[in-house]
Amino acid sequence: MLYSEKTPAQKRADFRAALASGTLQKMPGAFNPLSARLIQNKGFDGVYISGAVIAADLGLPDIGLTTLTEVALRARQISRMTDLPTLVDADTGFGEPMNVARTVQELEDAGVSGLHIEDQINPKRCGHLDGKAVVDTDTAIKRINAAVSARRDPNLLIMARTDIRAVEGLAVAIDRMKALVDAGADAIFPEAMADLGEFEAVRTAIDVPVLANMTEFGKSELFTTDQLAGVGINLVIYPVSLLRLAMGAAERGLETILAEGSLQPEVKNMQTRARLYELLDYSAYNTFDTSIFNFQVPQGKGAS
Ligand SMILES: C[C@](O)(C(=O)O)[C@H](CC(=O)O)C(=O)O
Ligand SMILES: [Mg+2]
Repeated sequence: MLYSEKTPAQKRADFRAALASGTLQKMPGAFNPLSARLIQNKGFDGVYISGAVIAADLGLPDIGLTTLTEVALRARQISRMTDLPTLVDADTGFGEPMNVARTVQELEDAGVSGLHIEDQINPKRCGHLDGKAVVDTDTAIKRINAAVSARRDPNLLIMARTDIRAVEGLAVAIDRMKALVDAGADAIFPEAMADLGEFEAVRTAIDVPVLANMTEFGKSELFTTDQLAGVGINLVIYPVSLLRLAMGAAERGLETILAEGSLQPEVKNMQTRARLYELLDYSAYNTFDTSIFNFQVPQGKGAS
């Protein structure tokens, strides 16, 4: 109840061990702290905190408008509600290398287990859209150097993301990934890979853990966890998926009110009050005050 039972340091050590285990780590994106609890409850390995989701949640497109303060707040709110490791999207690090250093310390203080810094120019855009541009290798390296030397907990995972594949092709992308690993990156996020063979080529060329981004409506096909594990990928994220699912359901619900005059036909698709309370660990709050949890699962109509 209340917050995670594990300290950020424990979760970072867990994350390191999990990435070294050789088992594919499945990390869906939480669109809020409650959905992080659902991800944990369902038995996933970790929680991803997506920049695209934080922006969308604020009603903004993912074009570098969100601030470090907003991202750090959301990262803290989500990380403290789960015992699972969290990986947060730090975009380009919010500026020059010195800004990257401050970003790392803010996110470390927010309790995340890892973060990724990408090599797009500022302002960045979604990695699966056309027309993006990347910085030169020297600037990309400076960002990673700054990130690595800024962390105080050596277990905080610094992941380098490169968006260069969509701009200059796979061979150049692999060269850049090697340079980023040499600069101290603990893991690599190769953005917008065209097919499974490209993931495999990256896996073969790179010595650190590799992430696969299974975002829908993007440039990569949605490979199964078996396919990704089969080519040695260490970590898969479903960054915006839960938000898309929830918003799809919300849209259908709103349309049902307009069409039917009631949400009754949709109640069967809703998370029940009992299930919500279970996720909130509502009954455990009685440890403080035995009068707090007086909820009984309603019989019959069920929706009260
Ligand atoms: C992973 C990502 O950086 C994110 O912010 O979640 C996005 C996801 C998306 O826009 O689909 C990205 O791939 O750039
Ligand atoms: Mg992003």
